[in-house]
Amino acid sequence: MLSPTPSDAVAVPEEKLEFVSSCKLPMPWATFELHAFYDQISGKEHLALTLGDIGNGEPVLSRVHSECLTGDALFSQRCDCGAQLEAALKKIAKEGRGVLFYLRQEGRGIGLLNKVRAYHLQDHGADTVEANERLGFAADLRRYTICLPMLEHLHITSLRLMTNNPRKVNALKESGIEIAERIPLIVNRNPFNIAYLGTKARKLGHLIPALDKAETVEKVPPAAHDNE
Ligand SMILES: Nc1nc2c(ncn2[C@@H]2O[C@H](COP(=O)(O)OP(=O)(O)OP(=O)(O)O)[C@@H](O)[C@H]2O)c(=O)[nH]1
Ligand SMILES: [Zn+2]
Repeated sequence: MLSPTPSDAVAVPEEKLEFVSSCKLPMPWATFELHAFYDQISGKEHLALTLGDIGNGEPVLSRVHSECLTGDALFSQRCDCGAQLEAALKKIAKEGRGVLFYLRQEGRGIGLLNKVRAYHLQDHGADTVEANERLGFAADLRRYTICLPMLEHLHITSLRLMTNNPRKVNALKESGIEIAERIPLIVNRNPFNIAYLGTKARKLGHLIPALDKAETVEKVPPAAHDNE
């Protein structure tokens, strides 16, 4: 298990992940290696997709992606998740080296059914943070320490992380992981998610440049109900 440096005051929760197996996964852009892990605490399965020589000590181009079934698998335009997943995999394939962690913490950790409940509230005017709070959840319940045993298994010590979320960067740093670089991942800005992205920038601190504030009052345009 990677541990924080002695100067870090933050307590890092102990994660219990068991490596299960790995296999080749041919994708449209490259053939990745898929590594499967079982999370003994949550009972979830987490995945790491790797390409190239990632264990040689050089910082690794990486994406820590939280599950979004609606965006990743069902093409939802409410968020930017599916486009970020594809863009990250393409970037890794282009470099020929990198890792994508696919963490099964759907809906920022509240689960798929509660995310649909939150979307229902958003259809009726709440923003993404208010909806979580009305359901009795914090805005973001994710744990990035899940990555620690996977990083150790893969012999990765330093990341070039593709994200717009400074909380993710800080949480990983506080876990003792070196973040050599943050690489912005700005994709799929569309009429259905522009306000949602605005809320992420205003309330969750995401670094999403050049959002027009006037457009970013979160309301799903009526057509989104037909389209999703
Ligand atoms: N509760 C809730 N979860 C959402 C909503 N929209 C997306 N998600 C979940 O949010 C997670 C993705 O987090 P984001 O906040 O979009 O982005 P991030 O991973 O923090 O930051 P990036 O690295 O820049 O993508 C996934 O688990 C999605 O299922 C929403 O409106 N409500
Ligand atoms: Zn999403």
